[in-house]
Amino acid sequence: MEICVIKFGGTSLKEEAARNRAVRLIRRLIPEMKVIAVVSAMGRYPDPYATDTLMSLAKYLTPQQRDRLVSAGEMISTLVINSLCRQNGILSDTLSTQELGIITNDHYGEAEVLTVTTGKLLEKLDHCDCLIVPGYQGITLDHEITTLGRGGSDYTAMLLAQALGLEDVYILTDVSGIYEADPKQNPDARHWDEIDYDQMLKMIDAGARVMQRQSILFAREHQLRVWVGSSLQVGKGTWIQSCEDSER
Ligand SMILES: Nc1ncnc2c1ncn2[C@@H]1O[C@H](COP(=O)(O)OP(=O)(O)O)[C@@H](O)[C@H]1O
Ligand SMILES: N[C@@H](CC(=O)OP(=O)(O)O)C(=O)O
Repeated sequence: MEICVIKFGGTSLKEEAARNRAVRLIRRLIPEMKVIAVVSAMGRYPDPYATDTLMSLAKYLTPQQRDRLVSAGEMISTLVINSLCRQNGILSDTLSTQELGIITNDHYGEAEVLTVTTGKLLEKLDHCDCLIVPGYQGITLDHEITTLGRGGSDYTAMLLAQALGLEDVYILTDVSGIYEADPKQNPDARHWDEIDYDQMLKMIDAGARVMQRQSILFAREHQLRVWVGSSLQVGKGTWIQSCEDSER
């Protein structure tokens, strides 16, 4: 059966209504495919389990301890969404950070990925329809939790999609894709139906924090097509892909 990787950003999981919408979306996909849902920490500061909230709770930690603390936001999200899926009759399961298969070096806060293995993921996916996994994190060869840089759940989604041999990955956020400027600040900003990886990188360098830079570099290297759209309002989105794909 077809597998798809969908990432839900923190903004898409902030309120209960948003989390319910995410679960309804998963339920609609399930007859057609197995879903791997990569989740970010719920909401933004000062929401209780958001990444910046967790960071603000304890400032005198070693980098290793800080990664252990902030990675918990994604783990809480994973379990909350799993519970909501089960409540809605979806056969779902979760992966822990250790089961995720993302092995990194020990550059805490901005770890570099060494390898991705999908053995445990595929084993669990075999027994469920939707696997909920924590974004933004991996483990070192010594089993210490690391994080992949801010916005790193985008990267998690791409790493898993690539390791599974998929061509596309879906990033769900709170806006309907990529615009020439932040649509929340500029309501008249032009929407892109598609955009080249290099154009996206230029926008990120100019301050557009909609996608993590490292994830776009990875997508470009592996020619992964990235769809960005809203989980709050189904409809238009943006394909981030190579120029050749755009011309097809
Ligand atoms: N050029 C742009 N196009 C679309 N969104 C943008 C752009 N620049 C900034 N943004 C902002 O990026 C936000 C989504 O990114 P982010 O806050 O990281 O969401 P998520 O929690 O889903 O990862 C949008 O709410 C939007 O305000
Ligand atoms: N929660 C992490 C990772 C992430 O990707 O978050 P989001 O998908 O909400 O941007 C962060 O805030 O950096």
